[in-house]
Amino acid sequence: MAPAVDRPGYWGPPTSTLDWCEENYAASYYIAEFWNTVSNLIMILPPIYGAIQTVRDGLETRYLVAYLGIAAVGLGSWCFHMTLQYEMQLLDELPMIYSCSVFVYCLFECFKNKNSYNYLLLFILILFSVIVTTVYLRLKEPVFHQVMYGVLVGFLVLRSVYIVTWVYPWLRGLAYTSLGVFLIGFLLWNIDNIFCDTWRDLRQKMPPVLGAVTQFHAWWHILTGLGSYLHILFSLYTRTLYLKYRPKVKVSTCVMQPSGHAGSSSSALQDASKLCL
Ligand SMILES: CCCCCCCC/C=C\CCCCCCCC(=O)N[C@@H](CO)[C@H](O)/C=C/CCCCCCCCCCCCC
Ligand SMILES: [Zn+2]
Repeated sequence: MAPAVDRPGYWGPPTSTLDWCEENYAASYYIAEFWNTVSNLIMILPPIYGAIQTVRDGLETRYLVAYLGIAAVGLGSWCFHMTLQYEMQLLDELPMIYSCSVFVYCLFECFKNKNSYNYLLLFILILFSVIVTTVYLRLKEPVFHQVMYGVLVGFLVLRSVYIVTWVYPWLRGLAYTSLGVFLIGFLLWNIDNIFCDTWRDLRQKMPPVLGAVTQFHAWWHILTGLGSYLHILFSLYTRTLYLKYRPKVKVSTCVMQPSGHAGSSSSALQDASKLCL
């Protein structure tokens, strides 16, 4: 880090446990990290649109919660990067855990009947969120939060790979685009953290607009926002396909006709999904 480029600003010195590579209060006296703040719009506006569409199309409430979850992360992240205050950092990081838990619920419950609830999975995910929140509030260790979030993403990746390998291979493009965009974002997040000194030196020699392109934490926001949005589309698509085309097995008792009577086999053919006991 090169603290010389950080300026004092409206919200006072940072109280957060993390201070990203972007130079503080360089673009505005009121916004600590300008690019890291405005890049959150991608996590706020498209999910709000998605939420409106979900209500309009009468889709399940869990998807509405998923969209609103990303929008909540985006709003929290906006407040955090604007102020660099600890309480705002929690508004950014804790909803990441909660919304990702909602994603996990949606993707693991996509092959269940409409209006069914898996209370055990709900309990496990709520318990996980409560434990992560409690431990994180005590530890204040960002790596703990990152690992816990990574565990949830890992479950999403495994489940997505299962779905596109064994159930709906034609959704591979959407699932892998979502994963790829997310992973490129994660790569840039690491590049921003590891080579921060280099980027800061470079930016001082670059015209401001070009320098903005090297704000890789902002790119992480954009790519993870897009990846999450595509992931909800994938989850929603999987669910819709299942509800529309799931095999309907009708169990009924059939009166077996003695052989020679025409009609018994043709009626069975007319209703191929009927299962005779
Ligand atoms: C197939 C699935 C791919 C898409 C999964 C998308 C899951 C998205 C869930 C919730 C939305 C959260 C959006 C993230 C917003 C980030 C805001 C942010 O930058 N917050 C920071 C503070 O500004 C915070 O401190 C950052 C934490 C970053 C943690 C990065 C950990 C990433 C772990 C990725 C592990 C990949 C595992 C791959 C396994 C094969
Ligand atoms: Zn951020």
